[in-house]
Amino acid sequence: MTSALSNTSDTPLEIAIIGGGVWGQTLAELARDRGHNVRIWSRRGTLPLDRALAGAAITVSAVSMKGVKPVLERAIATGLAPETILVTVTKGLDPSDRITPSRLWQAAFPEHSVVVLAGPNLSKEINRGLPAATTVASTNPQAAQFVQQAFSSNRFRVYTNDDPLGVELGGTLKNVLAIAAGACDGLDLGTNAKAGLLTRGLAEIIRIGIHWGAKPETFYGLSGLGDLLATCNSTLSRNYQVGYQLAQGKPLDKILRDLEGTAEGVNTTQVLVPLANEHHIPIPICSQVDLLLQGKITARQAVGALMLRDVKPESGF
Ligand SMILES: NC(=O)C1=CN([C@@H]2O[C@H](COP(=O)(O)OP(=O)(O)OC[C@H]3O[C@@H](n4cnc5c(N)ncnc54)[C@H](OP(=O)(O)O)[C@@H]3O)[C@@H](O)[C@H]2O)C=CC1
Ligand SMILES: O=C(CO)COP(=O)(O)O
Repeated sequence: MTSALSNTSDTPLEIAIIGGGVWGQTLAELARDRGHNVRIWSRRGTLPLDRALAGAAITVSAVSMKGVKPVLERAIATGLAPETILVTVTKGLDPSDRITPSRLWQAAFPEHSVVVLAGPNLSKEINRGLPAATTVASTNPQAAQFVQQAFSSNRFRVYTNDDPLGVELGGTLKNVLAIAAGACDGLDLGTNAKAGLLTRGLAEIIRIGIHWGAKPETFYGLSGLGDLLATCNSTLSRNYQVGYQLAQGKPLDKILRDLEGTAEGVNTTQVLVPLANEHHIPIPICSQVDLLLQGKITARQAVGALMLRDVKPESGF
């Protein structure tokens, strides 16, 4: 394994961040706070990719889902530092391969360790210096521990986990429910409705996760329940904002035009729902979000459809 793994937590590291969006910038600030040397590559910037990637102990991909394949192709052409650990923080599903970003990175760089970083991490709160916790997950425990050491600080508490798929799916799928939660609040349906929605929504996430081979218990951790609570209860969440505005009758294209940054839940829903249908995995809440995003129903009609489904036992996924 890499010699970089022997670094102690106090040794400054070279860290490359691909993507200069709000999350990439925030992670850069957290890393600089820990004394590391950080280089951010953005397609809009002047730093060439080869200079950003050269000699990096950690390379973080912080682009939105639509940027993953383009930057991955550039990274293949440029070549990664042989010892770098790849960290992916994108919360999305690839529309054509219908897999998570870590799988795309691992397929492109089979010799490198890939770590998924996800948790309840609204960047605007972290930028204000407020404390947050997150999870780093990998099939290589040493790589996860190395990233944990590199990013842990008094404002960012980092846990390790050995279920990267579960961690990545938790962070990705909660965005669909954040749209539903925003719609719930946009209709002013109250606390009981929101609690019911999120609890049954978590059951849908776990159902999908189990089908894909993730560990069910991962979804009760920071990247699952934790991120669900943060995103579905915060007006800072872009996905929540999409749902809230849809419930108020604003058209999706106008919402997305006016939105500051990316709402990954829109693409994730479009990829997830047909996939779940093909595999006969029932995800009624996500399916209603899909119809809402397509403009086929109103938020109020979605509520009616969910409330009047056939009654069933609560237990089991
Ligand atoms: N913001 C947050 O609080 C958190 C976000 N995330 C996840 O991190 C990811 C990034 O989020 P965030 O930074 O907020 O999003 P932003 O919309 O702020 O930034 C998106 C980033 O992706 C880049 N990008 C998009 N398309 C391409 C492309 N074709 N080629 C190269 N780069 C591209 C953008 O580059 P450019 O600047 O040049 O347009 C930009 O750097 C998302 O998957 C999000 O779900 C995870 C945790 C927290
Ligand atoms: O994933 C996030 C917080 O953990 C950010 O949520 P949004 O993308 O909905 O803003």
